[in-house]
Parts: sequence; structure tokens; C-alpha cells
Amino acid sequence: MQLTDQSLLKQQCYINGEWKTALSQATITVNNPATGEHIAQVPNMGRIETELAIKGAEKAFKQWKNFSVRDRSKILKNWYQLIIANKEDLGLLLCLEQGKPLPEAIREVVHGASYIEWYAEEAKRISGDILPIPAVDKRAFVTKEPIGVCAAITPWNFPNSMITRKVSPALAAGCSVIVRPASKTPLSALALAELAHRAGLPDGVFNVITGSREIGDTLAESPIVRKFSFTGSTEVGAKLMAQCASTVKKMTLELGGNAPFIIFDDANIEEAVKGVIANKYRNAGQTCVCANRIYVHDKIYDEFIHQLSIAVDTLKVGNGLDEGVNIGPLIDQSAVHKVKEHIQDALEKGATLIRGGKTHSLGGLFFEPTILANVTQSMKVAREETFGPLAPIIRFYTEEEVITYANDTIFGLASYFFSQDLARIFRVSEALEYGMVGANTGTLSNEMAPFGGVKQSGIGREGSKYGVADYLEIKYTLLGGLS
Ligand SMILES: NC(=O)C1=CN([C@@H]2O[C@H](COP(=O)(O)OP(=O)(O)OC[C@H]3O[C@@H](n4cnc5c(N)ncnc54)[C@H](OP(=O)(O)O)[C@@H]3O)[C@@H](O)[C@H]2O)C=CC1
Ligand SMILES: O=C(O)[C@H](O)CS(=O)(=O)O
Repeated sequence: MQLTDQSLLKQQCYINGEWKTALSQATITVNNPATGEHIAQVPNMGRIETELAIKGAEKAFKQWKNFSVRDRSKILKNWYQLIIANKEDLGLLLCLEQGKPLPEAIREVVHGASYIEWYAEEAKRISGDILPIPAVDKRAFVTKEPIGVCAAITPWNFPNSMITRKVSPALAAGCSVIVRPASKTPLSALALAELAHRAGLPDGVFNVITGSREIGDTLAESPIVRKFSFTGSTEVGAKLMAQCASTVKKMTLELGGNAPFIIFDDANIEEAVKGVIANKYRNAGQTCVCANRIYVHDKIYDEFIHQLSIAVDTLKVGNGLDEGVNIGPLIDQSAVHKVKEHIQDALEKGATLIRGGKTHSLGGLFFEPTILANVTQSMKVAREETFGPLAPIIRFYTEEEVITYANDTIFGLASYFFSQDLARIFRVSEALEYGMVGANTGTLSNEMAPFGGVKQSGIGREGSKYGVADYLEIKYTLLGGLS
């Protein structure tokens, strides 16, 4: 792997300001999903190392919470500037370990850094209240204090921005953090730790530990850890929430999705097609906010499928390092299997294959961008999150019918629709049971917006002024004897 700054390829964990191997010397191999090649090894740590990290983070918290907000803000800004200055190397690490095309990987790095830039300033806006005087000899006020030692477990699909979206509000609030990145994609997190060290973050404030499930268990069960943030599947999120219950931790959970994407008969079809392409095939469909069900009104159904097919034909599948590639490999064979299973189930129940439908001729983990027509609500592809480059098209006839379809899921993360009727835009956005709604757009995420879901898509919000609240405790103080 040829980085401009080779020292950003870290193959040890960052704990209490030091780079460490596992006590057992055991390692986990990191492979490039595009080629299967071994690109790095990282420590396979467990309970003992995690407990050391927790102790170090507890000690560091006591120091970090007493930094002035200006000093915390300055260090975060240093970190942001170092990430931007090294975005090509960070993008290359991300492309090699996760597979997304290099330009898309670099965009993720810049997107991830935008959270650090945002929270570097948000640190200065954490203020409390002076309360009404309860009695003539008393004064009362509210302050907001950092919650303490935080833990985060992050997924493989956004190995850079899922780290910064959790760590930056925590650090801005004055907390210390221990991050356990996905085993498939640890290199981005470790490089971010190196740059945080260079930015002047004190030892123990930000820690990155790789290894077994024991890490999650130890973090979830520790009474010292006061906050747990997780991004990943609903199944694992619910399990971690149960594990954290015994020590009553604050939780932020960004979980699974099943996004509806509705195209009404009054929509601008060309714009809707662009929105679907930007949304559905980003990261090879491996995002929790990808359209999982595409509802198209009967009147424009055939025209929409015709135009979407033409657009899909322009997508290039390949190694993310190659020029012009839009869709990289899926992350592993189980991801390929899930896409195949959803296609097979739909075809058996009467769906029609319009484009793709099988592993790409490149083989391995590459999958053809796929369109299925005549899909119905009863098919697996409409009930379960596919997490792949599969666009299932479902026909509908009325607004009431499609709202019922769209809300018929245990998830509630992102939703989208295209319409040029203003009254309908307000009606539909208010009727959709989701944490986020995109009207006439297929992309939602930015650092100024509260990202998160309702129902079984999660708890809490990341990004925006709302994102820092989950890393703060409210303290009420009453001063007596002032007569
Ligand atoms: N709402 C959101 O923002 C997002 C939601 N997701 C959802 O996550 C799923 C795909 O991501 P994926 O990474 O496979 O999800 P997983 O839930 O399988 O894994 C997410 C992270 O949790 C870890 N993990 C898995 N099981 C446990 C456990 N029992 N205890 C502790 N840690 C555990 C994984 O570690 P390891 O790598 O070692 O397996 C990984 O780091 C999809 O459902 C997707 O929608 C994904 C990204 C964002
Ligand atoms: O994990 C995800 O899917 C991301 O949260 C999607 S986004 O924030 O990059 O849009």
C-alpha cells in the first residue's frame, strides 16, 4: 500500500496515547474486498486490554473535562485540518479496506471531517440556564457537564465518518472515548487516532481498540463507561442495549433501515431517476439510508423504469482504485448471499428482472447493479434491509395506499419522495413515520442535520446542535443563605 505518509498505516491499537499490540500477540487480518489481498494486520485484543483502556480513559476524562472550551475547540480544529491535509491517504486506506471507489472514499473522509469542524465550534455553544428565583434568599441555575467515559462500536460501511460523527461531539463536550471499529475496516479509525495524537489530543482522551467481541462485552458491562454509542444492525444494537442496561448507560443507536423512495405521478421523472441513482447505488447500496423499496405511481411506472434502466446501464462496476468506477465490491460473501436471496425470492413470487441480477463478470464480491419490477410488499426485498445494489420497484395507485405501504415496517430511519405538489409535499412528509425525510432529493446527510431514526432504527441523533446533548448531563444547583 503506497501512502504519501506511510506512518498513517497503523497496525497497532492506540491506547492511553501509546501504540500497542495484543497481550497474546494475536492479530486479525484486514483484506481488500476488491481483490481478497491481505493488506494489514491489527491486534486481536480482549478483556484485559479493554479494562486498561477504560482505566486510562477515566483518568484522561478528569483532565480533559477541565480544559477550557477554547482549548478543546482548538485541538479539534487542529485534528480537522490534519484530516483534510491527509484526505488522499485516508481515502486510499478507506478504499482498500472497504472497497468503495476512491473518489467516494475521499468524499467520506471530507464528510467525516465536517463533523469535527462543526463540533469544534459547537463546544463553545454548550451553555446552561439561570432559573427563576425560587425564594428571596436563593438563586438557582443549570449547567451542562460532560457525561464521562464513552464507548463506541462502529460498522464497516463508513469506517471513517462513523468514527468522527461519534467522537467529535463527545470530545467537544469534554468526554473521553474508546472506539472499537469493525474488524473488517479498522485502518481508517487507527489513522484518525494518529492524526488526533498529532493534533495535540491528550493521552487517553481518544482510544481505538481492535479485536474480539470481548471488547464490546467489557465496555457494555463496565460501570465506568457512562455512554455507549453504536452504529450497525438493529439485532446487535438491541443486544448491546440489553448489555448496557445493567449499568444504566446513556445510549445512542443508529441501526438498520428500510427506506421507502416514493415517486408520485406529478414528480419530475428525470430528477427522480438522478435521486435514485445517487441514493441506491452509493457504496454499492451498503448504507442504512439507501432506498430499500422504490414505489412508483402507475401512471409513470413504465417511463420511470425505462429511464432508470438507461441510467443504470451507465454505472461501472470494478476495483475502487480504477478510473471511472461507480460501484465497488460488496463487503463479504454473506452480503452477496443476501442480495441473491432477495432477488431469488422476488423472482419466485412474480417479480420481473429488468437489469443485473447476478454476480458481476469480475467475480468475487462484485455484483451487477440490479433492477426488479413488479415487486410486492410480501417479498423479502420489501420486508428486510437488502444492503446491496438492488432497486426493487413497486407499483402504487393512491397517496393513501403508498403511505400505508411506506410505514409498514419496524424501521424508521430515512424516507424519500418526489412530488412537485406543495400541499402533497407537506402532507406526505408529515405522514411518513421516519426520523429523516428527503423531498425531491436522494441525499440527506450533512453535519448540520440531526441524523437518526425512530422505531427500531435507533435512539438519539448524530450531527447538528442536537448531537452533542447525548454527551452531556444536566446539573441543577440551588444556592441558599443569600439573604
Ligand atoms: N443507522 C445507521 O447509521 C447504520 C446502520 N447500519 C446497519 O448495520 C448493518 C450492516 O452493518 P454491519 O457492520 O454488518 O452491522 P453489525 O451490527 O453486524 O456490526 C456492526 C458493528 O458491531 C460489531 N458487532 C457485531 N456483533 C457484535 C456483538 N455481539 N457485540 C459487540 N459488537 C458486535 C461488529 O463487529 P465485527 O466487525 O467484528 O463483526 C461491527 O463493528 C445493516 O443492518 C445496516 O443498516 C450500518 C451502518 C449505519
Ligand atoms: O451508515 C450509514 O449508512 C451512514 O450513516 C449513511 S450517511 O450518513 O453517510 O448518509
